[in-house]
Amino acid sequence: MAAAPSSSQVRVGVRIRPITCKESSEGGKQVVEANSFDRTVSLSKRKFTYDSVFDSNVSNEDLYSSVAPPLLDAFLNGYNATILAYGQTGSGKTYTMGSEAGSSNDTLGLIPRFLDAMFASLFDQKNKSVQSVLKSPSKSDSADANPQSPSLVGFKVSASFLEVYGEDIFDLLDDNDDRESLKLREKEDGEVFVVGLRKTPVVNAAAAMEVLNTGTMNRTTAATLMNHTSSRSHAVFTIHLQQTTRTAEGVDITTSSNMTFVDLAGSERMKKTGAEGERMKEGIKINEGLLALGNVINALADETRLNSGEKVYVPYRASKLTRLLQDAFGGNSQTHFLACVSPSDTNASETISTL
Ligand SMILES: Nc1ncnc2c1ncn2[C@@H]1O[C@H](COP(=O)(O)OP(=O)(O)OP(=O)(O)O)[C@@H](O)[C@H]1O
Repeated sequence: MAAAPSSSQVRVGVRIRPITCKESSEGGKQVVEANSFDRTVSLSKRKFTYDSVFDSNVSNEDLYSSVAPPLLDAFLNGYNATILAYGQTGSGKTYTMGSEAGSSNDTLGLIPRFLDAMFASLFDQKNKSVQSVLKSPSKSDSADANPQSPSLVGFKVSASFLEVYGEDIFDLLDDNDDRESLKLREKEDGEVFVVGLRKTPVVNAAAAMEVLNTGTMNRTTAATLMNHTSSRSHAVFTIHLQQTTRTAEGVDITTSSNMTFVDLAGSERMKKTGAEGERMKEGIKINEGLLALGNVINALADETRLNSGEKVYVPYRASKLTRLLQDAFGGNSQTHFLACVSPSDTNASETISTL
């Protein structure tokens, strides 16, 4: 039985998008009420409380400022961080995460904003350490210039992008039409990895976004070939960072951390979609994966709430998705789980189930 370290932090938030033209034209009325002060969301007679609540007026920029800084900090300090977007099709997951083609500056989502801030911080740190070496070329002088903080002497960034469809894992950076399902393996130290997954080196935010866009296109093409829509799979985009810092004593230390963005499969209930045959089997697999993920998030959130160092059993082994995310959630990691919902009464039953 694996018990998660007590220091992981999980926050759960909800974002309510504006009502769409389609919902209005179908006579949809706004029935979901958000209160960002007491962090509650109400629908009919039910009220739910979260760590963060974002109503339909909250811009992507404001959402980023609220959600991302602690995760970026943790990531740059060598810890893993994860943002997951969950919700029914059309609830705003892509809009929130940010791989929507042609986004304007205002509507840029979490991923491009995160990449910009991350590279800006890394280049800034690197410049500062170069400047301090130029000012005081001898090692002892350089240490004297900044005796406390280690300086960043180098970093490498790469990106990987995969999808989990049922119990299969596919590399979205593999252009072949007949992609093979990849295997999950565990190293001796317990680290879980995907055998053969490509990691593309990226030198700036634009290059990382190019990787995201290539993978998103491959995901759509593969979904069409397999006769389903891309929202039936979970997409996992990971930024891998390796940093070498030099201590005041001149010792180099290398740390690795991963920032993972997960766009989860649509949470549609099969009764509503009228799924049958293959679609029904596919829906059952998706629901099993989401249920397993829900149990893991609940266990980690309990642990965060208990905050007593008490070990809570986290059922990672219940699905491929949760096994895959085990390292992202473990250690001193930071996770923000963001549920996206429609405000309209025409989607009320899906929204209740998401909430
Ligand atoms: N907060 C928001 N503000 C303005 N428009 C939004 C917002 N959230 C979503 N939208 C719009 O709603 C539509 C559906 O959003 P989106 O494509 O992000 O949903 P999704 O959950 O990713 O759907 P799918 O699971 O099918 O990919 C899009 O046209 C998007 O631009």
